[in-house]
Amino acid sequence: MNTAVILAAGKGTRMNMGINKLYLNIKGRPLLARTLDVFFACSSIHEIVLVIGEDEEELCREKIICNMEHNKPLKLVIGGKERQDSVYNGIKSADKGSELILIHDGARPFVTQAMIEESIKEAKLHKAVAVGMPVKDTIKQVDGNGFILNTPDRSGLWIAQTPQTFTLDTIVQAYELSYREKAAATDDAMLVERMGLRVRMIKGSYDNIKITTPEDMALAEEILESGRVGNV
Ligand SMILES: Nc1ccn([C@@H]2O[C@H](COP(=O)(O)OP(=O)(O)OP(=O)(O)O)[C@@H](O)[C@H]2O)c(=O)n1
Ligand SMILES: C[C@](O)(CO)[C@H](O)COP(=O)(O)O
Repeated sequence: MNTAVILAAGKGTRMNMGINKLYLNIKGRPLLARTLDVFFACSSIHEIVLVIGEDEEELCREKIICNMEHNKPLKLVIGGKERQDSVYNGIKSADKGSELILIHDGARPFVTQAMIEESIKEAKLHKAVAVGMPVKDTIKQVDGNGFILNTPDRSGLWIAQTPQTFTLDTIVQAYELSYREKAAATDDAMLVERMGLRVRMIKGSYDNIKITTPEDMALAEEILESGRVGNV
């Protein structure tokens, strides 16, 4: 069985709306509901662990869960201070019989079933898979004084997205090690890479954006209106 850990316990600070951005509507439907729609529709996902904010259970049940058909087990878990803590809380709650754990930002509503299925297929082969896209811009590393330190060769650079998918034992080991060694990470693949394991990268989509700042809400509406994604 495969478990999806969906992250929804952030504060949405950069959205600057004073609320958790996942409960904002995009064309009349909450961002988080749109993300969950895709995982509920995917027959290769057998369990969903939804990681929510400490004081947001009532909001989540009223605004999201009560308005959704859920055709598979759904567990609500309280997140932590950092994204990493929320992921770990979610992983610990996953069914111990899970073969794969798919970790996905609730703030990425334009994930597709195809990305999920491809991630599962590749994770069965490689134990660790991240979704992403080749960068389109030149990337600069800049020092603390605002001067360019270096320009990495663009040909090998990708932006990491989610889902990021791992065998249960791989991601549990990675997280337990990260806490023992107090290793910080902005994504989950980093923690597996630091164990010296190879992580497969597969293509997601340039539409698989993380809704982070106000500009992203307008972009999300455009993506929905385009019909490219967003209809599960
Ligand atoms: N402690 C945290 C922090 C983040 N997230 C989730 O991880 C995803 C990616 O995080 P991000 O886009 O940074 O969301 P926020 O942390 O809410 O945004 P900000 O950094 O602007 O506060 C989001 O779905 C967010 O809800 C989480 O579950 N727990
Ligand atoms: C996991 C991630 O979405 C990959 O790009 C990103 O690192 C999350 O960063 P955030 O600051 O927690 O949004």
